[in-house]
Amino acid sequence: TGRTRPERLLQYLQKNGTRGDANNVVDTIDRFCGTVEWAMNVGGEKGKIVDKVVLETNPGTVLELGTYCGYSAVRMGRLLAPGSRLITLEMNPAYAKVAKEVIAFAGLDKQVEVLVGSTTELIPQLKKKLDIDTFDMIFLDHWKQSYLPDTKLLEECGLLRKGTVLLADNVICPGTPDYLQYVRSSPKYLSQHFPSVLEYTNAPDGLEKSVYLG
Ligand SMILES: O=C(NCc1cccc(CNc2ccc3[nH]ncc3c2)c1)c1cc(-c2ccc(F)cc2)cc(O)c1O
Ligand SMILES: [Mg+2]
Repeated sequence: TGRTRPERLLQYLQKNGTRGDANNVVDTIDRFCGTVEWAMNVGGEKGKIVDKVVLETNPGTVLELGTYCGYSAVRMGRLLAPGSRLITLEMNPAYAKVAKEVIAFAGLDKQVEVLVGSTTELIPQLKKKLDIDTFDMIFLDHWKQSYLPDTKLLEECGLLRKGTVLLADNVICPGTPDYLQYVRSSPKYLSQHFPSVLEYTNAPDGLEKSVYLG
């Protein structure tokens, strides 16, 4: 009876998943998307690269742009040290509602906070709203044409520090050409490409990791 794909994904999780087990939540969502219906989660292949970057960075504060159903928030949140925080921005209220339930199901509602609104509206408010000065890591996964303007907004709002890691999904498919050109040519970033595949398919995609040099 789930009218939307996110609702069907949540129902599948509630029926087939193990409450409080974040690893099981990741695997259960991947099984839904691999066997029932495709959804735009970062997925298992690119997800392994996200895991590696999170474990190497060991971030105390993470900002995610684009929550969708909360898959990547759970994937990253499950690897954070106690006391670390992940803030995720979602402008679609229906997505945010499902994501909050997925995150709570995984038992991560203390570490992960979903804010409903657009990046342009919320990013300038983050310092005031949260007692966070800068972020250790940013995960970009929202509208692809917003990656570049929002990266510049994050710079302007002083939310990046020397060493902040930006990790961007879908830089090949659907593609973020202007963002790639910027982070690869700007002296303010050190970029590295991780080739992979589009979630639940064998189409080429990739992640771009860019360290802010200040
Ligand atoms: O487009 C994508 N994701 C972004 C997105 C898309 C729709 C709605 C939202 C609503 N959320 C939202 C929006 C704007 C916002 N501003 N501030 C917060 C905020 C939040 C977000 C995407 C597409 C594909 C894909 C599709 C089809 C295909 F064939 C190949 C690949 C694969 C992905 O992994 C993707 O990530
Ligand atoms: Mg994506």
